[in-house]
Amino acid sequence: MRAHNLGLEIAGRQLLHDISLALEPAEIVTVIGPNGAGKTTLLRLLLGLSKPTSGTVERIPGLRLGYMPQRLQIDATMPMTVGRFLQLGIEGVPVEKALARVAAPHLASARLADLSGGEMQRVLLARAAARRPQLLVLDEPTQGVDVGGQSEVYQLIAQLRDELRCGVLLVSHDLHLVMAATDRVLCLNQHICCHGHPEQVSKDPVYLEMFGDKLALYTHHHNHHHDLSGEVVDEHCTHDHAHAVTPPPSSSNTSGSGNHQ
Ligand SMILES: Nc1ncnc2c1ncn2[C@@H]1O[C@H](COP(=O)(O)OP(=O)(O)OP(=O)(O)O)[C@@H](O)[C@H]1O
Repeated sequence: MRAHNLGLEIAGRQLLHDISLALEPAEIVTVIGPNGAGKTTLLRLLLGLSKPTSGTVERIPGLRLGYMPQRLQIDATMPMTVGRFLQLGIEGVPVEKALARVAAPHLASARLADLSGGEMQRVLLARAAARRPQLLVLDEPTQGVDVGGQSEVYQLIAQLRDELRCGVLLVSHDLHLVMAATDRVLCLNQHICCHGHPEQVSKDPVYLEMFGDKLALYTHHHNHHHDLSGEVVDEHCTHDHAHAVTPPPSSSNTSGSGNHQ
């Protein structure tokens, strides 16, 4: 999947602009960014659930997608079981196999409304993986999972990628947690601020500024900054957004200071 100069403006507000990226097969790419940065909005554009006001998304025709939304509202009175939920709208899903994949075989007959946060995330992941997608899109897959369980979820995602040989695009708030299980990181704040291998991004001044690593002393070479709502406020923002096309994982996609978008 590729995106070329995607932009989205709603009611006069530019939610996203100049997003160009390429997702390679069997690659895990993490989108990271503060609240309101446009992460979910970007996933929705890439999935074709909403239309950009500028730019284009290129998808392989017939691409099988698995999507795990950020949250699912469950009515506590709803009597549906996990097994039934996994089969909703997907013909012939082998429930046991789908749950074994996420190390939760015991949940088949549990009531959906009774699941803990961590169990629910596993079930949503099982459902997203059930169609054997070529691209798995996960919006904050560890939401509601305690810190101890979060790295387990990321390990599971890496195992799913290995089993299904699918690409994975996921949204996360915490780079340190996803570090071991991601090939590439895109740091988003309405546009792609920096990108690269997780170790590189974690040292990037833009990333450090965005995530408030107050202990890190650095010289800020960035040529723009964001206001409280995330808007770029420096009119002299001269960087070339066309370079936001992220190269394939094999090439050196360093995003050190001065190279961010
Ligand atoms: N349909 C819409 N109409 C108007 N504004 C919208 C719409 N969808 C999203 N927004 C706004 O766009 C901004 C980005 O929202 P989005 O949900 O993509 O952020 P996010 O990075 O996923 O945030 P979070 O980390 O809090 O989940 C928010 O300020 C949101 O209010």
